[in-house]
This record gives sequence, structure tokens and C-alpha cells, in this order.
Amino acid sequence: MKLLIVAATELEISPLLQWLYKNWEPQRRAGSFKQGQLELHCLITGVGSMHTAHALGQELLLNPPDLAINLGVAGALNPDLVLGQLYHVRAEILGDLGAEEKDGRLLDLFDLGLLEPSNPPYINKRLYNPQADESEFLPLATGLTVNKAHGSAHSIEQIRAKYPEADLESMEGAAFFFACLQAKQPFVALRSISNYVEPRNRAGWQMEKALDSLFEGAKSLLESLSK
Ligand SMILES: O=C(O)c1cccc(C(=O)CC[C@H]2O[C@@H](n3cnc4c(=O)[nH]cnc43)[C@H](O)[C@@H]2O)c1
Repeated sequence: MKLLIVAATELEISPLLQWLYKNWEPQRRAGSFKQGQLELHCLITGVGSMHTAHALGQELLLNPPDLAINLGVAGALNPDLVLGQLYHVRAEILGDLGAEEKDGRLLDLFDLGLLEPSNPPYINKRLYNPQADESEFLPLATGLTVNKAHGSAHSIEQIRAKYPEADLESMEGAAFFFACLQAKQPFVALRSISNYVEPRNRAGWQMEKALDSLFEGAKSLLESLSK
């Protein structure tokens, strides 16, 4: 079975990379490993949707895996989410593509009539992972993907009001979903919570906790796939 791990930054998968170097066989291609029937490649895309869509699109064309796995940290929009906890992302929303209304609110592509709500792969304005709801692996969450992370009380209030079902915010989630759905590529997306989406406060981030739980979740997933 061929696996592709997709992360925006090396930092987010550095504990996993260290573990792979110790416990799997490194292959000639940098970032590739093998263990038993499992072959795995780690793709670092760079931060943001544009970098993710390009790097992942190319990889899916040239080396399509059996399963693509997106690993990363995220901010919690939903205050019930727990810092350091890992979530399985079931759906993604495009959180800042569109136009700004006079009062600062976002008009998204659907509001502007530039995209039909169920133009494939969208279903009712969202991108879904069709496999996620069958899984009991982790708590499920809905992602919102942005180019500019929210960092003021006013913009956070507006985005929560527009997309009340969005639980967590990242800068790549929808690009990963879109590239996989377009390529008919089976995928799973896991995000651990590094911070709450709040007026900008770097001191409140719990990056280590988030990286630990991301690593533990990735390891469990790899162990379950090796059985
Ligand atoms: O310094 C900041 O205020 C700041 C805010 C958001 C993100 C960053 C990053 O360094 C991005 C790294 C990476 O993490 C994901 N991420 C984590 N938390 C958030 C968030 O609250 N909103 C959006 N993205 C987030 C993101 O996917 C990036 O790849 C710094």
C-alpha cells in the first residue's frame, strides 16, 4: 500500500519524520520510507492553499498513492475544541475567497454567483471527505480554510456568524480536499489544535502539545494500516 503524507511545514511532521528514520527503511527518494507492505512518502508543500494545490496536484499525477494523509495544526474557531486534541476533518469551507461587502463581511463565491453550490466536487457549498463519517478513529470536525488567519475580534465575530459550523481554521485544508476530490484520490485529514482563533496572541499557542498529538495520531493510523 502506497501512502502520501502531506504537511505544510516540516515542523508539523518532525516527530513523525524522526520516528520514521528510526523505525522504517529510508528509501532513495528523500522523505520516502518503507516498512513491510507499506510505502510512504512525505510531501512538504509550504504554507497556504496555492502551495498545497500545486505540490499535491503534481504528486497525485506523478505518484498517485492509495491513501493521501494531510497532517497539520490548526486554530480552534469552536471554543469547545480542546487545545492539543487531534480531530478528523470531515468537511472544508473556503473561508476568504470572494469579495468584501461595504460593512467588511465576506461575500463568498456562492454569494457572488461565481460558483454553483453543488458544482462537483462541492456539495451544498462544502467539500466533504466521503469516508470520514464512517470512521470512529477520532472526533470529527469541519475546517475553514483561509489565506489570512483571523486575528481581530471583529473579523472573528463575522466569520463565526457566517460559518457557524466551522470548528477549526487552517491555511491548506480545502486545497487538500479539492485536489484529492478532483483526482478521485482517497484521503484523510487530521488536524491538532495549536491555538484558539482569538485576537492575535502567540503566547497562547500550545504548539508542542499539538505536535505530540499529531504524531501519536499519525502513528496509530500507520499502525492500523499495517495490519
Ligand atoms: O502568528 C500568527 O498569528 C499565526 C496565525 C496563524 C497561523 C500562523 C502560522 O504560523 C501558520 C502555521 C500553520 O498552522 C496552521 N494554523 C495554525 N493555527 C492557525 C490558525 O489559527 N489559523 C489558520 N491557520 C492556522 C496553518 O494551516 C499553517 O499551515 C501564525
